[in-house]
Amino acid sequence: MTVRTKRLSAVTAEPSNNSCPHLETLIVSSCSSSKATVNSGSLVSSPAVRSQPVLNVLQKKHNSSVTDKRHSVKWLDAMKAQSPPRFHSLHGDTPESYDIEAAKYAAWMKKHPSALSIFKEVMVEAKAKQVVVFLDYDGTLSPIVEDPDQAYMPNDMRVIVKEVATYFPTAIISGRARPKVYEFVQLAELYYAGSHGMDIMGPANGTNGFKAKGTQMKDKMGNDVVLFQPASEYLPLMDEVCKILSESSKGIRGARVEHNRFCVTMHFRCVKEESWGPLAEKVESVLKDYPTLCLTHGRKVLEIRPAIAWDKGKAVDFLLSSLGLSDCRDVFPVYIGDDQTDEDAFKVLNGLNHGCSILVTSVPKETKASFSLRDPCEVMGFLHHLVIWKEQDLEVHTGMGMVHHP
Ligand SMILES: O=P(O)(O)OC[C@H]1O[C@H](O[C@H]2O[C@H](CO)[C@@H](O)[C@H](O)[C@H]2O)[C@H](O)[C@@H](O)[C@@H]1O
Repeated sequence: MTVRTKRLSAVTAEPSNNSCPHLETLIVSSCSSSKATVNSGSLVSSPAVRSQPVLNVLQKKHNSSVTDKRHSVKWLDAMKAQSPPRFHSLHGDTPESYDIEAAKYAAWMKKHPSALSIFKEVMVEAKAKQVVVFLDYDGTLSPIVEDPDQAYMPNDMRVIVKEVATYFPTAIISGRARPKVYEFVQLAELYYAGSHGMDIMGPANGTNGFKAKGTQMKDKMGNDVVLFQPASEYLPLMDEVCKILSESSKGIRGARVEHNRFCVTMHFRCVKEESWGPLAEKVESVLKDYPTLCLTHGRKVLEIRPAIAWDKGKAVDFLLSSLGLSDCRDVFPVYIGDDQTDEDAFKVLNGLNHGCSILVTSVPKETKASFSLRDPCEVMGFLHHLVIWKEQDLEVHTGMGMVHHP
């Protein structure tokens, strides 16, 4: 089994699935600033990005209701596409329908084999390379639940992630606000990229010997850390949008707004499907007054975020570079995620010579990931295998060293 090696441009901005249809010009001009930031590869805010007049640009109004309607329909489609029916309910609950869905999943698995069942083949490429582990949070380390505040990570997952971090530089890359992810994970030895990579913090001196470049500071607990926030100027704007969105969605039962610091998330998991369209329209109508922001989508969420060319893929690139690990011949990044926003990271991994991109899903999905895992339970299994693999590797090397080089 060979790990996918397809070359893609990791740094130059390719249009993402999560595009902002009415903001192309702004995105293109933001791209060059972000590109410079990525190349600098250090955990300090880029003056190029900071100097963008993001808050003062023309607040563009849209007069065309036809365009607005088309956008809302587009987002309604996205909402439906991101919410595949449960496995058993696709064609009813009969044994035949179950067989049909099982066959579809089996066919999909041929293209995206289980990273757990072919672990050894996957890791052949990692031999003698520095493995770096990137983990999404919701749906990857914690099961999806209705209440976002209750998305706890099981303790045995925490134990295994901690072990992983003792052997490999490890980062959590989440759409959540960074402090919130930290509250759930509670491991100081990891790097955390919150708000889809727009808020990166990590230990100044990694436990496994890696040091992220950048300006050091102290976190709330007094630890030495490094920080990178490419969209820091957007904070007041995000606060404003969060308030407006909370107000405008009050009439839609089940809708819930979460302030994720550099993004604002509109949850519709508890909204009846007939209200998804009106909700998408409300989000769109708030967004149209903020031309420096854009809309993306995830698992039963719509998200408003700064329209800068920065995403989870850029965060991966940035962290690798900042840790001095961007020479892809010696590095084997592993990225595990379950959501649409993780596709940007899969794309970056596919652009490297070696790497392992894994989508967590129990239903067939269009993805750029090479491999799959069914659920957080399997993620835990995979991480466990990774630890054992490293321990065996260390053991073999010590043993062989003694035999062949006395
Ligand atoms: O990048 P992630 O760490 O996967 O964060 C993406 C979003 O995750 C959370 O929402 C998702 O999980 C919730 C709890 O299980 C679930 O209720 C929701 O439907 C999922 O989309 C988080 O609450 C969002 O803010 C993140 O953007």
